[in-house]
Amino acid sequence: MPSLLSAKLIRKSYKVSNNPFKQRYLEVVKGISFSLNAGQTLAVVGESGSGKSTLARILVGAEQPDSGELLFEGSNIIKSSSFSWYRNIRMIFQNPSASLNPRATIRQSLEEPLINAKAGNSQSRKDRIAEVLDLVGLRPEYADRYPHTFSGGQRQRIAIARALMLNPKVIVADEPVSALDVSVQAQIINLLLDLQDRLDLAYVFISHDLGLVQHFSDKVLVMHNGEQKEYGRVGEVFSQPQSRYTLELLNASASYRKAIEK
Ligand SMILES: Nc1ncnc2c1ncn2[C@@H]1O[C@H](COP(=O)(O)OP(=O)(O)OP(=O)(O)O)[C@@H](O)[C@H]1O
Repeated sequence: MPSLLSAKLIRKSYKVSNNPFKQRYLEVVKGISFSLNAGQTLAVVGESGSGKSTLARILVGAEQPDSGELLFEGSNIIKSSSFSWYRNIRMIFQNPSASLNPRATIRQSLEEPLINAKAGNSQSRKDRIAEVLDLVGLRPEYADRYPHTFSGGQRQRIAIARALMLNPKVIVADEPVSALDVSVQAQIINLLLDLQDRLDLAYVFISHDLGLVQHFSDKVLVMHNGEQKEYGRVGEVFSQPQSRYTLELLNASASYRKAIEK
């Protein structure tokens, strides 16, 4: 049986000079490959600028890779650019305040993916909004409020609800708790774990926090300057890193932890 989602040698460059006589490209994703099954979490780690967010945007179809394959349930979704991509692989971002339209009610924000997908009628959409708000631990009557009336943690719950509206199989989460108060981070992580359990969701989880990654993930992919430095089961990579870069990252994280614990 094919994996739920697999990436094969994904590459992406950006043009960094507009001079027609001297075009320059910067390759920011250099041949990334992984596979992910339902209910699993793949963490993508690496320092700032290593290409993690670019990879995330490619996974949800917001960017076209220059080459490589992205297989969802065995078929190459980059070629077919199919609707099942939009429906099945959804994204949540670091900053829920930026990802929710401040002028739209929660109902409007949650209904939008259903309308785009031409899913259901007005009553079934209303029911789905109430169901998903309940799933993320919010009251259905919140639907008629605006984002600014919620706390950061509640806004991230709403962003998660929006990602869940079409009942996706994969959620790509780009640093989903790093903009939140520390006290709220654990609540959102627990919500993500609970949703994974209940809905058999697969996550691609981008994070700087290696402690969290160790706790939260099955597999880990280490990126550095766009390259895939290491990929494997999280326990193996963390206990026996094969690349020097991973070892440095782990050491830096351990000394950082010690410093903040003092
Ligand atoms: N649209 C773009 N045009 C040109 N360069 C880009 C573009 N998007 C990203 N880059 C460059 O690609 C590189 C990788 O960026 P990316 O945001 O994917 O890294 P990252 O690992 O997610 O970093 P961070 O953790 O800081 O978000 C960076 O050098 C960035 O400046």
